Amino acid sequence: MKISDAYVIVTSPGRNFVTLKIVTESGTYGIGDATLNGREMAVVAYLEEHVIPALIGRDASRIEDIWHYLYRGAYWRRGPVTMAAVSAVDLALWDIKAKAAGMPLYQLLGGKSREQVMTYAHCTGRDIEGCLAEVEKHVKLGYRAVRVQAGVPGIPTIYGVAKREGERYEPADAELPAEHVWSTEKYLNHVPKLFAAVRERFGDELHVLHDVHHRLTPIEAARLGKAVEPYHLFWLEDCVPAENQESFRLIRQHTTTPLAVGEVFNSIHDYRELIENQWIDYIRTPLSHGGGITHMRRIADLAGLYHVRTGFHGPTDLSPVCLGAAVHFDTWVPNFGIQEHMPHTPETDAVFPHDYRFEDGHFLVGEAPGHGVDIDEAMAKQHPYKRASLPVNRLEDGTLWHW
Ligand SMILES: O=C(O)C(=O)C[C@H](O)[C@H](O)CO
Ligand SMILES: [Mg+2]
Repeated sequence: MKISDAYVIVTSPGRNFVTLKIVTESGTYGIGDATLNGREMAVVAYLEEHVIPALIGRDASRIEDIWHYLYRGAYWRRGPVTMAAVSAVDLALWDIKAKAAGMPLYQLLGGKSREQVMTYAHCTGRDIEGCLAEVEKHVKLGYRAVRVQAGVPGIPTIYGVAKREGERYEPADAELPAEHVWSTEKYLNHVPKLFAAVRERFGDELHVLHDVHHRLTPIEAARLGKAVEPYHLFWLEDCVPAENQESFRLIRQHTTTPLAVGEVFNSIHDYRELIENQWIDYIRTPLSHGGGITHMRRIADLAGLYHVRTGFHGPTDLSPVCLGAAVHFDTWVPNFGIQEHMPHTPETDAVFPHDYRFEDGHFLVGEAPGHGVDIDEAMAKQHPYKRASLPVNRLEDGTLWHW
């Protein structure tokens, strides 16, 4: 199982994706997702200059040793660029191991804990009515859970809401960062009305989620959590920037609204206090940023001890490779909560043939050996990389804020 070749494929079928392919002497290969939205080429350089040369000749079956070689061995631990690269290697190696065993990945992890994986859809509107129309559409498609985001009067652009009604929302929408404006007071005064309208129109059973996208201070997040308790959200996501894990102590003291966090985390150490103090309810880190299967299952196991469940990030800026591996992980992991589902474009799906299926609001895992996702390299070449950046936020007085 010696690694004989490894290379990076950058493609942009509607948006940028970075894929690592690792080939063994026997010809069995595996692929991993190394996409880091808006910072793609930094991961490409990391892989090409520092990781790939050190992989050639290693035994692909020694996943654990290679993980620690790349993590501890780099001396410079953690960080999104390093961990995206480590994750891509890890996902490709698990793909190879499962293919060599002739098993779908979920079998290698320990087998099925469930038959299907509940997902949540993005429902966004320029105003509350527009958002309700999207919820209606997604409920008809079979979704049991929806993330609702609506425009706020007086704020011209807002996270999660497409520029024009009916258009797909892609945050990295300009070559250099677009500048958005943010007003906490306008948002806090408006957003509870959205949940009230959703509950009034759709009743109590639908799971309702919301992403604050890191914009509040702890006391503001506590105010929001309390205000929305009557609408019993499934979760409130990223209500504060989470570098300071202690922030969640304050929020938790004030509200019973469940809290999700971690789409920008990449290590168990980002979570340790949050989980051990039971300040959060869901972990969000995707496999392609959190060190792959090897590290994410350690985080999920720690979380399980404290009744914390998984709710993996699943926007379009993670490739179908990450999503496919996530469907296997979600099918196995005992403390599964929910999986985010933001459908890829048909062009993306064509570049990445896959065997996971979506039916009636759920993902169904495939039975092909490995994680079940491949890349059509010839088609990938037809979509060259285009620089794209995430926006920045400024308060109304011009102060740079969290986006
Ligand atoms: O899907 C979500 O919850 C997000 O917050 C999506 C992020 O804005 C996106 O992945 C940034 O690249
Ligand atoms: Mg989010």
